[in-house]
Amino acid sequence: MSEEPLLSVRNLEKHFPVTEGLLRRQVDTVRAVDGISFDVHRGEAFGLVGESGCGKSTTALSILQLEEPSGGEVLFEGENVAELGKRDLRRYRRQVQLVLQDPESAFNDRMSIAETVAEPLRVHGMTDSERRREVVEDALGRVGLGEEDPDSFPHEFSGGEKQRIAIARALVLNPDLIIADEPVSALDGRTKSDVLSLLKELQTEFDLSVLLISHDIDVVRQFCDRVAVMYLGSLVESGPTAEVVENPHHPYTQMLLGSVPSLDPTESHASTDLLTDELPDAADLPSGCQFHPRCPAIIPPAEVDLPREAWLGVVAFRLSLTDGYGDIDAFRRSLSGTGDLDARVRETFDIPSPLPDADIEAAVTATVGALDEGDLAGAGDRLTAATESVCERHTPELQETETSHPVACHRYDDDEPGKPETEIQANTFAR
Ligand SMILES: Nc1ncnc2c1ncn2[C@@H]1O[C@H](COP(=O)(O)OP(=O)(O)OP(=O)(O)O)[C@@H](O)[C@H]1O
Repeated sequence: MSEEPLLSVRNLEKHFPVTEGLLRRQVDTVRAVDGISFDVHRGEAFGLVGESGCGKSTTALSILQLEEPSGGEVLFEGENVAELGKRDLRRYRRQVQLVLQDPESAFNDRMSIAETVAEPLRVHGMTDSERRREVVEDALGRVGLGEEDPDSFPHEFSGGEKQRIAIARALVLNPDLIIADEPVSALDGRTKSDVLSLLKELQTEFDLSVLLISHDIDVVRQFCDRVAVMYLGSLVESGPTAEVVENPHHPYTQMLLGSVPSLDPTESHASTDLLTDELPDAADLPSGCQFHPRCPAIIPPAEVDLPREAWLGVVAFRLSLTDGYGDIDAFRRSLSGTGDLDARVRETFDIPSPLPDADIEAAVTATVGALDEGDLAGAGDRLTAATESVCERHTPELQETETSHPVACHRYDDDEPGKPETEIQANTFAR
């Protein structure tokens, strides 16, 4: 691996305005990419993984300058791509090719596959049609379609074959970097692994770098040397893929791994014991660690003395008050069980009665009292005062620890005052 990265993404930001009304007044901002940094080296396969909506595609488009970044820099071979003149930008767009999940978006039904694959050559100035044909036939052969008639049309091909055609099209310009955005997520089982193996072969043969974007950590695990895990516009963990996958630190990474179905059908699927499955609104991101409203490892204040399950029950109760319901009736309707309000709250959120920590017990009782009086906001505030976590107050930085790859989680923050005395199990999810 060479010293200078081929691609260097530095504090990249892309924010979209949310507008309203005829005058398109800006009412909010979606921080789709919110200050991420990573390098891709020559010949390396680098993975960007995260749930749908976390900003992966916007990152790809911003790298290619197809979206104008709101902040930060993209350096390619050491050059800031935002400062490239027209001609250098064309060269850059030859060197970096995009392969998308849906290859058909790049195809025109009226163009044969030879024309489809040749198009970038034509656009980039190869005027000799015979030469173009040679390059196209060579590229189709390399992606395993050498036997096919180059004059047939894309609709005559299967999904996997179309993705091969898209890869051939990306290859003809002899790129240094391929950005593959969900290249196999529309494909099933066998075809998926065939296309991944093909990409791997081509990567090795041409010493290509690949930035592979996927929601599926298993795809990244198979393909990438290094990985960065993205959540709501930020990176939460990064490192060599084997290390991150074997020893995931961030509860979000653990969740992604937990959601990979086991290859052994006799093993039960891992549970992902999240506080909630809901992804927050991208225009209204949580404070502190953005994963905290879902995180089963959320850190209690040092003075809270509760067993883990009871602590999580209290947190889930509070978050449901502050984030979940517009009015008290909606909150009441959401509760399960029978009996008075206190009993229903405790049953719904699995909060023992009484809690072993007298202060938290008093806070829960007072909160239920406020709810009984119809004061939803006051109830939320009361419980927040007693249970607010460091994870809500401070945004953790992505930083290397003495013993591990970089992770943005307060549980790995040595001088964090809110860090509990007892070590919380690093791997929260069963795998
Ligand atoms: N042009 C746009 N205007 C406003 N918001 C946008 C725009 N493009 C993306 N977003 C928002 O930015 C966030 C990140 O979207 P993005 O498509 O980058 O995520 P992703 O991780 O690639 O997900 P997916 O795989 O579903 O595309 C989402 O909340 C999305 O709604």
